[in-house]
Amino acid sequence: MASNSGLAAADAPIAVSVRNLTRRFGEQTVLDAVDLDIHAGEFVALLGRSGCGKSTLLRAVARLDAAASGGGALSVSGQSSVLFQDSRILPWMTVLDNVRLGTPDDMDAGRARRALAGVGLSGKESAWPKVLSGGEQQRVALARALMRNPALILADEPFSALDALTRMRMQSLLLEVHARHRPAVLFVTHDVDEALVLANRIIVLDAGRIHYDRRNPLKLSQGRGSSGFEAMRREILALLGVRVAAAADPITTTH
Ligand SMILES: Nc1ncnc2c1ncn2[C@@H]1O[C@H](COP(=O)(O)OP(=O)(O)OP(=O)(O)O)[C@@H](O)[C@H]1O
Repeated sequence: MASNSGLAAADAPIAVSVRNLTRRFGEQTVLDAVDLDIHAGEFVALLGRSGCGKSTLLRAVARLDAAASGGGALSVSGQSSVLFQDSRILPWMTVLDNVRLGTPDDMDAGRARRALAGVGLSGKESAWPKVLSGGEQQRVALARALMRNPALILADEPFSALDALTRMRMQSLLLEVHARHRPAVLFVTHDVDEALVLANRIIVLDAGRIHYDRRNPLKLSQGRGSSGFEAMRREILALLGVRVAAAADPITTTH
């Protein structure tokens, strides 16, 4: 898997600043005065139990949810691009036109070709989305996201519908893209291993608040299966209500 070049320096400029963000749906408070800064180049994984508000936070940062403010403040410096679980590419446009979508002029065909080459899809420019595999469709979505030169990539479980092998390839590709372009990333996932492999920093959301916020030095020095990796994995799984007693023991949940 590609390595990622270092942790974002604490003094790197702030790409996203969230202050006192609150979101209620009726009586339910999903986000409760959340504060979060993400620095340029930082790769943040956002974990939490189902329904804890991960997507709500991501949608608020993407400004897809105008009602999410609650008197708080949100600033994002530069462009942001969003990746969803489904690629959201348009079936009636070729791969190249999907990547160019929303970009202004013909010059962008060259850039779109280069973006496609950058995600390993050279030769697929004229293909229709329906002939692409799920992983290839997500590559198109990633190429399209990169066309905006985003300072921030917001990703909501973008690989969760893919088979295990394709998923590992896409994780590797995303790390390469991150090392090349250095956007800030906020990446929602249910998968603790995925978070540990990808992210410089891991956040766990619980009861509307950030419950855990730690740097992840592991991916720089130790891989999957190392003792450091396993220890941090268990610590986060316990926060999510999953207790792993010993390597060979079955997983039990506490709720
Ligand atoms: N538009 C909406 N209207 C009413 N309730 C909503 C709306 N969007 C989200 N919610 C509620 O807010 C809570 C948080 O939802 P959200 O999708 O952010 O959770 P999540 O942590 O991303 O969950 P999952 O991991 O299952 O995808 C849930 O209880 C959900 O039902």
